[in-house]
Amino acid sequence: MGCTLSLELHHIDLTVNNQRYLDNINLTLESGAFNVLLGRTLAGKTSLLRVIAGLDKPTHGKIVLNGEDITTLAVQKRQVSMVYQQFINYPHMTVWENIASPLKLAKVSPSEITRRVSEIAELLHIEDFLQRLPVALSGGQQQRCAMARALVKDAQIILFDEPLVNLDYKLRESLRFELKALFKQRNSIAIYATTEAHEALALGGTTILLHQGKVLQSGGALAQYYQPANLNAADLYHEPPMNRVTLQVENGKWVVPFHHKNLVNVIANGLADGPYQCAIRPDQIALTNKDAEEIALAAKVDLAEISASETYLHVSLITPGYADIKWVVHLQGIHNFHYDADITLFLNLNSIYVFDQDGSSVCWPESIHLSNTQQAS
Ligand SMILES: Nc1ncnc2c1ncn2[C@@H]1O[C@H](COP(=O)(O)OP(=O)(O)OP(=O)(O)O)[C@@H](O)[C@H]1O
Repeated sequence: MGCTLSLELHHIDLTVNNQRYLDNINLTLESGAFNVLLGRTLAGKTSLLRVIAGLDKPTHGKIVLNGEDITTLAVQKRQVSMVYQQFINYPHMTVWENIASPLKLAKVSPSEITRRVSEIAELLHIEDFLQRLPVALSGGQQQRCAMARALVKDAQIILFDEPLVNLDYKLRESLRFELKALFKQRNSIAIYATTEAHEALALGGTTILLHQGKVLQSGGALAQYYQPANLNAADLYHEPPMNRVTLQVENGKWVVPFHHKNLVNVIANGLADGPYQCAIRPDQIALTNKDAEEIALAAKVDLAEISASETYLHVSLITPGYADIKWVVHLQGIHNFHYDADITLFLNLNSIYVFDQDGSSVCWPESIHLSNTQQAS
């Protein structure tokens, strides 16, 4: 493998009709691992990929590839390939011709084309279908063909725009695994856009969290999951979102309705007086008391939503002062509850995340210890 490639984005803005779609994006990405762009729909993922590809010009900012400013370089002159969520292949060409087409355009010699098409087809397990038309392939094979065409060029930057979204679960898993392995051996900068946190967690590498055209956080996915920089970053990793409650610190102590606990030594230690947004993951709430340190909250059931072997319990808190706050509890296994049933929620104070009123993280649960390699950035 050659030397590491680097792509730098400096202060990238994209504004169309006075609407800002990308807002001061600053990033440095390198070859050798997957870079994942994680954001909800309309976060600006495709817009950012298009700017990197040269399909759209940024309104402001600079793009530097291996030290060279490519901001105004035409798309045809960029060393970039893109894979879209729709399986885009030329329907009248065989799989072989589809994969070979970018090499023919680049005037690569016929013997080299044969070698490279065979090599990439083998890597993506489509070597037995090379003489078929795309229509005679399954969805997974069609997407492999589109990927092979993007990879065969050996471009320095390869952009994936939610490439597995139209495939079934099993296929997505195996293709994701293959892509990850493939990029360990290639000297290209891969950027993979997705709305799904579990893809970021599975792909590893650097994850860039995008929200309303802004980068919220960039670093390891696991670190972001445990140590989100803010509430929006935390929400990207949680579906349903974290449960929230606003609590007040007065004279260094939490003012809470949880009658039997003084929380000061657990999470209010050192916090300035004022209101905080506290959040707890839906899977960190139990219906049975496991530990004497847990606090109990009275609630009523609004809905028990059963999904495969899990239950999402939608509840309303009925603790005085916090009545009508809606939470979701994620339980393993199938649990049946009647509407309006009285239940008690148990939560461990060590599982609570604290954010300020603007949503920036103030402190993460004390129970979280990350290794040095997974520190959040
Ligand atoms: N050149 C442009 N002209 C008009 N609107 C644009 C342009 N570029 C981006 N947008 C707008 O930017 C917003 C962000 O869209 P974008 O497709 O980048 O989001 P996304 O994160 O990729 O979403 P999805 O996951 O749904 O694909 C959209 O409202 C889109 O219409």
